[in-house]
Amino acid sequence: MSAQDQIRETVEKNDVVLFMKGTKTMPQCGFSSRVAGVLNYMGIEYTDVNVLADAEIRQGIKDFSDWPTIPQLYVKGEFVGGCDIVTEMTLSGELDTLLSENGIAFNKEAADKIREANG
Ligand SMILES: N[C@@H](CCC(=O)N[C@@H](CS)C(=O)NCC(=O)O)C(=O)O
Repeated sequence: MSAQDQIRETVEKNDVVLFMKGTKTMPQCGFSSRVAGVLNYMGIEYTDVNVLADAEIRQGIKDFSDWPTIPQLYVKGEFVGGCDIVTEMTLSGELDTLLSENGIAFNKEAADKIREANG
C-alpha cells in the first residue's frame, strides 16, 4: 500500500489521529509533546503515528495535508492543525466545540483547567 493510501486509511478508520515525532507516551519533539500532552490531559482517545519510524509517512503526511510540519492532528478524517493551531483552539474553546460536534469524548474540566492555567 502506498504511503498516501496508508495515511488515508488511518485517518478514515480512527476518529482522532496525531501524526507526531515519537509516541504519545514518549514524544521526541517539543511540538509533538505539547499536542500529545493536551490530548492526554483531556482524556481523548487517539491513535498516534510516529513519523520518525517511517520516512515515507513523514514526507507523505506533509503531502497529504499540504502542511509542511509535524505534529498534525486529524479529527474524523479532517486535518485540524499543528501545535500552534491546536494550542490556540484549546485556549479559545474551539477544540472543545470541534470534539463535541464530532461526538468525541473529552474531559471538559481538564480543558477548563488548561484555560485557567493559561488565561
Ligand atoms: N509551528 C509548527 C511547529 C512544528 C514544527 O516546526 N515542526 C518541525 C520540527 S519538529 C517539522 O516538522 N519539520 C519537518 C520535519 O521534521 O520533517 C506547529 O505549529 O506545529
